Amino acid sequence: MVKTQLAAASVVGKVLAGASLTEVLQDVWQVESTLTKQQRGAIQDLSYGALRFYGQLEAILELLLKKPLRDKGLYHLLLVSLYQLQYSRALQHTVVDQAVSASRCLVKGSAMQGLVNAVLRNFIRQQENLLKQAAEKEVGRYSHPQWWIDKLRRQYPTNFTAILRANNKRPPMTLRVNRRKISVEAYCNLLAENEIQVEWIGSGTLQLSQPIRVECLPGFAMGLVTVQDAGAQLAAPLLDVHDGMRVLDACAAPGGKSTHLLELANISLSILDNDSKRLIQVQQNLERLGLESERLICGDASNPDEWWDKQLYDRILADVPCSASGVVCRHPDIKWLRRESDLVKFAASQQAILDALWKILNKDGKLLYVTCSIFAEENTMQIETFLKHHSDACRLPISGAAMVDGQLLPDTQHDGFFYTLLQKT
Ligand SMILES: C[S@@+](CC[C@H](N)C(=O)[O-])C[C@H]1O[C@@H](n2cnc3c(N)ncnc32)[C@H](O)[C@@H]1O
Repeated sequence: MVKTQLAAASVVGKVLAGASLTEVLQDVWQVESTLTKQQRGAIQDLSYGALRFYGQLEAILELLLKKPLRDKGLYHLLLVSLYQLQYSRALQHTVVDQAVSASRCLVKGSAMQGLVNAVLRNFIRQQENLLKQAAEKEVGRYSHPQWWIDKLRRQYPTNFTAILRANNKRPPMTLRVNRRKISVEAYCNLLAENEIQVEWIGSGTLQLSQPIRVECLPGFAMGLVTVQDAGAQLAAPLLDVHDGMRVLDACAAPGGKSTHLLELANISLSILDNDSKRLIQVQQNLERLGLESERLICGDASNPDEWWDKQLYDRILADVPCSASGVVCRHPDIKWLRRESDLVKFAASQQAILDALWKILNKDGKLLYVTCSIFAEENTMQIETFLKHHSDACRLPISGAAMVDGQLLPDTQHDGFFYTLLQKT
C-alpha cells in the first residue's frame, strides 16, 4: 500500500499544480511499467477519489493542521490517506501505519512521521465532528470550487445540489452495441454467458452493474461493442442520417460519435479534428469496429478554407471543445483545473466553429451542436446568439430524452450534455 499511496499522492500533487489527471496517469503507467494490475487499479482509485472529494478533504485537513504544512508531498499524502479512511474499505490502522511508512520516503526525521500519525489518528477519533465542520463551508460540503457552485445555483436554482452530488458519484460503465455486427439480444446473451451483469437502458445501450476492463468484454477486440456514455449515445440518432448522405463530424476525436454515425447508416463521412494524435485513436476505433470513413482530416473546424473540398454537407455534427462541466464524475480533475474565465474562451471558439460550419451546410441540411457542458454560456446563450445572427437557421425540436431545452443534466445513468439541432432554411 505504501507504493500506491505515494504514487497517488504524487498524481494528486501534479493535478493540483495544473496537469490533466488522464495524462498524469498515462505517464505513471509508462514510467512505472512493473506495476501490477492491482497496483494500477489502486493508484487510479485513490487519485480519482482524493480529487473527487478534494474540497472536503482539504477542509478537514485545515481543521486538523495547527499551521499550514509546508511540505507539499506530505500534504498530498495526507489527502490520499484521509480519502482512504473516509471512503475505502481498507482497515483504518493499516492506512495510518502505511501512511507513516510512506512519509519516511518523503521527509527525513521523526517529527513529520509523528505529525502524519497524529493527524490521521485525530481524524479517526473526531471523524463525525470534523465532517460536520468541514460541511459548514460550501466548498467542503460539495467538493467543487465556489465559483462553480455559485454559477450552478444561479443557472439551476432548484436542482443545483442534485447536480453537484451527481458529479461526485462514480460514473457507470455503459456500452453501445454495434448492431452492424450483433443484435442487442445476442450480445446480452454473450454477457450472461460470461457472468457479466447488465441492464438494457435504451435502444443499443447497456449499462454494466460493475465497471470492468474492456479486454474482459466479450468481442470487444472484434468490434461488437464500444464503451460510450448513455448521454453521448443520443448524438448520432439525433442527427437523422440516411444512406447516401454527405456528413461531416467536425470535432471528431476519439471517434465515439463518428463510429456511431457509421453504424447507423451507409453515409459518406468526413472526420475532422485539429489534433493529429487523437485522430490516430479515431483510426484505431474505425478499424476495431470494421467501419470506414470517406476522409480523415487534421484541420481547424473554424477555418474550412484549409481543408474543405467545396461540396456542401447534408449533415454536420459539431461536438465542440468545451469546459466539460457535464463529465465531472468521469474527470474529477476538471472542476479544480477550470477557471471561470475559461468559459469566455470556450464560448468564443465555439462561436467561431459554429459560424464557419454553417456556411458549408446544404440548404435543408441539419447541424447538431453538442457540448458536454452544463453551463449556459456554452449552451443556450451560445445558440440564442447564433439564431440572432443567422436568419436562415431554425431550431428543431428534440424529443425522447430527459432534456430541458436541449440540456441533459448529469445523473446516475449518464453524463451532462447539451444538444441543439439546427436546420438551414
Ligand atoms: C468533445 S471532443 C469530441 C469528442 C468526439 N466527438 C467523440 O464523440 O468521441 C472535442 C474535440 O474537438 C477537437 N477540437 C478542438 N478544437 C478544434 C478545432 N478548432 N477544430 C477541430 N477540432 C477541434 C479536440 O481535439 C477534441 O478531440
